Amino acid sequence: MANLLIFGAGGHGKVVSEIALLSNYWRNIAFLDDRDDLKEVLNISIIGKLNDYNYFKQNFQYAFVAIGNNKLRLKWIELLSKEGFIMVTLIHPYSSISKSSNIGEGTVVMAGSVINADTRIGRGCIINTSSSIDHDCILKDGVHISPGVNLGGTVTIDECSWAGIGSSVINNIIIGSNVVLAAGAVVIKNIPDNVMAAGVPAIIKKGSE
Ligand SMILES: CC(=O)SCCNC(=O)CCNC(=O)[C@H](O)C(C)(C)COP(=O)(O)OP(=O)(O)OC[C@H]1O[C@@H](n2cnc3c(N)ncnc32)[C@H](O)[C@@H]1OP(=O)(O)O
Repeated sequence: MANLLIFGAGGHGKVVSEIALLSNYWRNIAFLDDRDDLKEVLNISIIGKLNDYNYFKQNFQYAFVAIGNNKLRLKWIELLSKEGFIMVTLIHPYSSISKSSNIGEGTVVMAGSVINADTRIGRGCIINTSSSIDHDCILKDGVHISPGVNLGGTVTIDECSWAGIGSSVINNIIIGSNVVLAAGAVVIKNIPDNVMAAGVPAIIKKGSE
């Protein structure tokens, strides 16, 4: 048994901690968070600020970054890996994950999610509640798939993009990096980097092609 340090005790951190607890693997779980007004969340202690990680290295070999902002999450994962923490992958037991798929370190897969054959998911991704990622998809590092998102087969999503709640992407689509898909968007054409797309069918609302 080992100890797990979770970086970030907000709403996302809460859900992450409950997934970690379900595995019965961890002897001790604690949070680091920058809020001053909180001492514990769901009976799990907040033992310091994010930048205090050095004090806890000896007791906590394993870490998970539960920060919602995609770029910030990846930055912390990179830093903590360099500092010698082992970044864990957390999988909810009520998710369905193909044996032929691959999931990167520092990624969480939440309850009710389905990941199908030959899909590749990078580091530090969030596969949120009840989302489905079909066969042969590629999700690069730092992607967030919000609750209720459905991706068809062979969809590629580049680094740090965020698919908003309930959005859908038809098969064989390529979505660039740092893209925001608004809640409920239905994507039927490729989307370039650095834009926000919304609507049914989705059109670019911010940024340009
Ligand atoms: C467990 C969890 O909670 S995980 C988190 C789940 N949360 C989400 O998924 C939230 C998703 N967020 C959204 O959809 C938001 O509307 C955002 C992020 C897209 C808003 O982005 P912003 O850049 O702030 O866009 P802004 O609000 O300025 O709107 C820009 C335009 O897009 C439109 N727009 C924004 N969101 C949507 C939407 N979901 N559907 C259709 N149009 C939309 C606006 O009406 C506006 O249109 P207009 O220019 O024609 O007036």
